[in-house]
Amino acid sequence: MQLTRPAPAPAGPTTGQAGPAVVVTDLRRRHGDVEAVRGISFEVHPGEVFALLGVNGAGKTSALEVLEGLAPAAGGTVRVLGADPLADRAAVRPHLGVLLQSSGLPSDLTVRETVALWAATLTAPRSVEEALAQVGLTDRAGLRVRSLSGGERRRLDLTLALLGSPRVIVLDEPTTGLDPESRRTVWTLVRQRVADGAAVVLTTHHLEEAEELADRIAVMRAGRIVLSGTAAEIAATQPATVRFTLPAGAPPLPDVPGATVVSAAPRVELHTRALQPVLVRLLAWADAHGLVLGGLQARAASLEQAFLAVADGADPS
Ligand SMILES: Nc1ncnc2c1ncn2[C@@H]1O[C@H](COP(=O)(O)OP(=O)(O)OP(=O)(O)O)[C@@H](O)[C@H]1O
Repeated sequence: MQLTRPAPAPAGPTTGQAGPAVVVTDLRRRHGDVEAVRGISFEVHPGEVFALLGVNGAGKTSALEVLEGLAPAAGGTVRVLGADPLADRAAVRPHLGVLLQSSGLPSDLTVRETVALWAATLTAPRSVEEALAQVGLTDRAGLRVRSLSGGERRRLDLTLALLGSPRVIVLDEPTTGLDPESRRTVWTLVRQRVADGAAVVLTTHHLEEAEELADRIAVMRAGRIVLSGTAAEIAATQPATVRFTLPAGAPPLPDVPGATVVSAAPRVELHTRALQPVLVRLLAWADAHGLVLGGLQARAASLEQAFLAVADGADPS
């Protein structure tokens, strides 16, 4: 059998859609003495959304800034479309849409002027009017940026990030401060870009946003990724919960293999990683004794439970 070496990575952004659009390998980032990112790795493919979750200070923005070409890595490598976003910034920039956590837009320009000015810097911008309509800012187009509400400003930021139809989109807390309707507008816009083949990396503190948008999720804690997978895979790291109330005079609960009793009769709570066999055993026992398990609930763990179990606390190492 003949072994072949993989082809060397191209120096500039690759044009094809094969392979990952973003490759982060053992990335480290420092702010002086603070080691904000301590060796994280992940890949994002075209047509995929990857969400970085973590409590305040976990290192999400510090990692994204390296992807955005705004800061050097202290170790490891980041490749966006096969190129280094800092060293090859001029080549990567036209294909990269960035939404920073807080933007610094000139407040004296109108919304339309701002979008038009930004469009003038792009190789193939979308139409200004169409872009404003998509985020519901058409009737605000003549207002100065400083007059916009926080949510309107965020939607303007997103318009600018998506204006050049970028192949890689980095969104740092895209919907913070948005009302539920505006949040859904943002989700729709992101999904459209993903359907067109864009790769998206985002951070969010809204777990339902990660569940709605992300194909894969990584939870960061103290600069490291401590959990990753689909929302369902991450949720499945925690046990399911079974709750019910036993009627007065019921016999003692039987031993249920695979279940831990967290709260005893009469208001019983069990935790289990084998929900179906535990339910079968419980219901058979209740049936045999002619018992009704009052208010019976069986619930798989949520992404939020898994997040809360791992996200907080000090450096896990
Ligand atoms: N310019 C800086 N100088 C010194 N320390 C910094 C700087 N920027 C960030 N840090 C520190 O690096 C760590 C990671 O911060 P970072 O902003 O990346 O976290 P985050 O996960 O994005 O948090 P948040 O959810 O609050 O945005 C924190 O301890 C923070 O205080």
